[in-house]
Amino acid sequence: MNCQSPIVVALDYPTMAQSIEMAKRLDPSQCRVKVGKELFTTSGPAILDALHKLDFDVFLDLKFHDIPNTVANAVSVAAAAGVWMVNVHATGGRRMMEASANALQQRADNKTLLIAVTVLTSMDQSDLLEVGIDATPEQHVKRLATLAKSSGMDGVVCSAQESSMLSTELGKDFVLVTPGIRPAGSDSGDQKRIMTPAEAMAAGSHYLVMGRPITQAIDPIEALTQANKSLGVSL
Ligand SMILES: O=C(O)c1cc(=O)[nH]c(=O)n1[C@@H]1O[C@H](COP(=O)(O)O)[C@@H](O)[C@H]1O
Repeated sequence: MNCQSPIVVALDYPTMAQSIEMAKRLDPSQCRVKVGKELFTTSGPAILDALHKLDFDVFLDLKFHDIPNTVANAVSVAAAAGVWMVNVHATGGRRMMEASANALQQRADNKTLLIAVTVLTSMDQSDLLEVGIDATPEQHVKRLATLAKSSGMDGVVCSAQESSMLSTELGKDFVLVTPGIRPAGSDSGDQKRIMTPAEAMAAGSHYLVMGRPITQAIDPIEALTQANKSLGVSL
């Protein structure tokens, strides 16, 4: 599908039926969709087939984090399922990321983007300190993103607050996927490092992950339309 928008709608629902009901209301030229831990745990891989049949590009967000062999095999199975994007945790380290990148390179005509999660957008400096990291989110994101790039990743998940810095440091082709997107005035929920859709694009983000501001809106389609309009996406 030739999608016009950088928005990826997080289908964070407890049942496959609810997610498909929402997907049928969305237009695959106006957004991509993300399948995360909640939806995948309830639906299994059938959800990927169902969303592909509706013509969506699918980001499989299971944030793999394990030994290199296990993650490389999991990433390979995800690519075989035809997903557009899959992610691993950068903190799994260089050997884990290299093994994953190699696994995808060995697939003929691989099209799946391999992305590493840096510092979760729900974390701030005090959260990092509690897990033993004495650095600002920006410093730690830079360190992990640099490692991810040199380990063969296509890009990273970070907050849009780090997009400008990463785009300068690692180049404009290194894909920046940014959750924690909140239109002005919307509830931040558990997200700490947030930006509006327009700010995130101006900062250099390539893709904007949006869940609750769309899925929990009184009118989800109108919420997506407004976000797309704020980005100048032709509707
Ligand atoms: O990898 C992700 O997609 C992700 C990484 C991250 O650092 N922060 C983050 O929020 N996400 C995901 O992005 C989505 C954000 O949802 P909302 O906060 O509802 O917009 C959720 O599905 C999260 O699992």
